[in-house]
Amino acid sequence: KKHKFWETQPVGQFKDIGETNLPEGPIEAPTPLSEVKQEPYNLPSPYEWTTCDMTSEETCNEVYVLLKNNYVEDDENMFRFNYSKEFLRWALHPPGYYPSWHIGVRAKASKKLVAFISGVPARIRVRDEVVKMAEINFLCVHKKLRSKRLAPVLIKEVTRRVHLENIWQAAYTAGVVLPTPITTCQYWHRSLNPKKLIDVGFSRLGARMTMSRTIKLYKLPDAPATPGFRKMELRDVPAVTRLLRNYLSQFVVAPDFDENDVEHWLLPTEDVVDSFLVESPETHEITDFCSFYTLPSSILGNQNYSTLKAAYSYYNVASKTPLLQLMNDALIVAKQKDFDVFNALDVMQNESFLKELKFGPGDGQLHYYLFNYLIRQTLKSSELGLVLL
Ligand SMILES: CCCCCCCCCCCCCC(=O)CSCCNC(=O)CCNC(=O)[C@H](O)C(C)(C)COP(=O)(O)OP(=O)(O)OC[C@H]1O[C@@H](n2cnc3c(N)ncnc32)[C@H](O)[C@@H]1OP(=O)(O)O
Ligand SMILES: CCOC(=O)c1cnc2ccc(OC)cc2c1SCCC#N
Repeated sequence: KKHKFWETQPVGQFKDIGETNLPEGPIEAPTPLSEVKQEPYNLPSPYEWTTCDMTSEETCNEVYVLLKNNYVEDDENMFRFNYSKEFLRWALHPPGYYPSWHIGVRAKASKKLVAFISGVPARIRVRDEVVKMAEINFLCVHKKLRSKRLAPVLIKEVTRRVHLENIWQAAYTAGVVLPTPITTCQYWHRSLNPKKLIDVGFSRLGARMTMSRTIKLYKLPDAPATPGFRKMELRDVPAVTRLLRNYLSQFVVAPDFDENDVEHWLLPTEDVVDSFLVESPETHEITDFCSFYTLPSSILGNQNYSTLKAAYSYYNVASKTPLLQLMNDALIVAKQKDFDVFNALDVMQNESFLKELKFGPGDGQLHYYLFNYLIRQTLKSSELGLVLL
């Protein structure tokens, strides 16, 4: 078997691709809580489970350092994600979160944190079914402990703890192909600081292009163009929730956000998430919304730079303003905030602005997965209305 672990799990299996008469929905029925394994899975003897209290500065820092040194790198090992501590606290503490789903592994002798996996609860709509799910993220095994089959143990343990809360489905993404993606997305990148991206070796000077000509090509105005474009505030939560729920209803898979979710995920949080809206100067109606999150990366092996400041497109709704203009305003404020690059996936309606706003396609793909929920046919990325951090 190619996937010795994943072929044992309730996920779509490669051998079933094309089987269109399989029923869509849960693969396995819930088990009675009394039948869920009460004790944690066994770890190799030098290691022990720990629950990471992210409200503790010390523990949050341990998770931050583990991820900073051992989390995802691009294929050319040019970058490694460097999620900040405030970002991790934001990502792991949505409404209704379970502390027990923030799972670490320590070496018994040194007490060093050597692995981590997390889950947060989310209501995800699949077509017209709203399903309570766990969003799984930040799976990380220290570089020195790779290829020891620790990941399957971490995955089984988070599954067990999610089951104990009577939740039977999950959503997750990965850069690697596993059984079986519900869709595969493409990353796109819009240079905001082309000189830095060329200096680090990510971008190259175009043929017959000078550096000054390249800087000019990516230049943006100093201020947003849309009248009424402003930062989102707490008082905007009800209107933004209405706008976003209506917009997301068109996608096959999307979060079922309520006002509490919108307040957590979309209210501006410095150095974590920025969100803006358009309030009509005449009617004061809120007609459009855009947002992006802050995810820096360590630049590996470069003398002159250590950190890439990257903005990632989050949720955007254009109901009156053209999406192209709204996203150009997002680029303008991201440049004002000194981001080096603005990244976006080709999900939702993003394809409609990517090329025109000078995004270039990345060479990385992002695969989306559901656990214990079968989707009859692979979705187009434009049918996906879910952005995972
Ligand atoms: C109802 C609730 C359900 C909740 C749970 C839902 C499911 C949640 C699933 C998790 C979602 C996470 C989402 C997320 O966090 C976002 S994706 C980011 C994952 N993290 C990284 O890439 C960080 C750097 N890499 C590492 O730390 C290690 O390489 C990891 C830990 C990735 C694998 O450690 P390792 O030392 O390199 O490998 P072994 O321990 O020897 O294990 C090998 C087995 O692990 C399978 N593998 C490899 N990468 C994977 C990945 N990214 N997802 C799932 N499975 C992955 C692999 O296919 C093989 O299984 P197979 O033999 O069957 O092929
Ligand atoms: C300049 C464009 O590339 C990135 O922003 C970037 C930054 N850090 C990463 C760390 C790990 C990594 O592993 C896949 C990729 C990157 C990428 S490209 C894919 C993310 C996007 N957009």
